[in-house]
Amino acid sequence: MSKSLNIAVIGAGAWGIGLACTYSRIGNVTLWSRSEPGKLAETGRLPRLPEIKLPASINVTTTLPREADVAFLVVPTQALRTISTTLNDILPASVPVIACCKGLEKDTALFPLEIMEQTMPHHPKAVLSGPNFAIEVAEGLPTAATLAASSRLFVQEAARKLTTPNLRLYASTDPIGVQLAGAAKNVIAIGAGITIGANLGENARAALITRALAELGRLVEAMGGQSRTIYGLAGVGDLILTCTGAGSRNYSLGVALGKGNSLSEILAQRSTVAEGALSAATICDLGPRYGVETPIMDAVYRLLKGELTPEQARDELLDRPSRLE
Ligand SMILES: NC(=O)C1=CN([C@@H]2O[C@H](COP(=O)(O)OP(=O)(O)OC[C@H]3O[C@@H](n4cnc5c(N)ncnc54)[C@H](O)[C@@H]3O)[C@@H](O)[C@H]2O)C=CC1
Ligand SMILES: O=C(CO)COP(=O)(O)O
Repeated sequence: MSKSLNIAVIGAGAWGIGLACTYSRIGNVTLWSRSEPGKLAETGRLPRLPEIKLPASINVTTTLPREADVAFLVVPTQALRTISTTLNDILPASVPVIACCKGLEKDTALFPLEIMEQTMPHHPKAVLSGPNFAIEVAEGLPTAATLAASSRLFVQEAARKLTTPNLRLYASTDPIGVQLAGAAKNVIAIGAGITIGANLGENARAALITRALAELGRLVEAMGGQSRTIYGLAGVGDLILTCTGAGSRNYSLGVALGKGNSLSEILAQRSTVAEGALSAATICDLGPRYGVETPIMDAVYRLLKGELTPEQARDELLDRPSRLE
């Protein structure tokens, strides 16, 4: 691919920085930051990923771009509607837009692509999801992810063009499965963290991950997605990473909850997003709506609300009726 590809990355959080770094290897990157980029000129670093010295070729700006060959939207899910509405007014409709957040909008229960169907109706669009810690992508370590859109032709071409030397993209035509997996794995990772924080053991964590995967597969099918998506990068891949990786904010939030801290105490000490804490209520509404039992995600949500202790959740889950695996 020629280096003349102009790539806009909207959002200078950890994941925006990670994507900007990898895309600077195949294109000219403009990275939009909502606030003035701090001491960037002196240090070459941005506050959300201070370990990373930004390649000098990346243009960091607080002005939203008016043109690009592709734009990655990398803000938290709850901020996507506002920013994509603004972008729709200034970015030509021919520019493909890629949603990079993982979660559901709280008020509407919509996935990122569904939000953008409303706010950027005429742009070609896809969603990016997978086992992708921002810092590793920024460091150039090998990574793979799924790019999903309903149009096979579009997504295959986009995955080919947007693969970088360290970020290999696989195309999928199941945006529902990919987005549900991306949203749910954050909640499940909180549950995995709780089992470790509360000293329930590694057996318990492995059982939780595996049974949550089954829960997720049933929900994906009920929602019109493909259960095999759950066994791909956006599903089991991201679950493995976030349920075991200490670098996960959702997992570490779970560990702190398991140790007995309340959600409000934990959130008061953090400035970055843990999407699972924001999406849990909305995800747990999906089960009853689609007629699928989601006992593990429900237990995590009740723990987040302070309605259950880890021990009570353990007892409830172990006490469920016996069934075929
Ligand atoms: N950090 C990671 O390793 C990965 C994160 N993600 C997903 O990417 C999304 C963003 O995560 P991070 O970049 O890690 O979060 P972050 O907390 O590091 O940064 C979020 C960025 O969005 C900006 N922002 C927040 N509210 C905004 C608003 N109302 N309008 C405009 N900008 C706003 C913030 O200023 C900040 O720059 C999340 O959905 C997360 O699940 C996905 C893959 C990897
Ligand atoms: O989505 C991620 C890795 O794929 C990042 O996980 P956390 O948001 O839990 O840090």
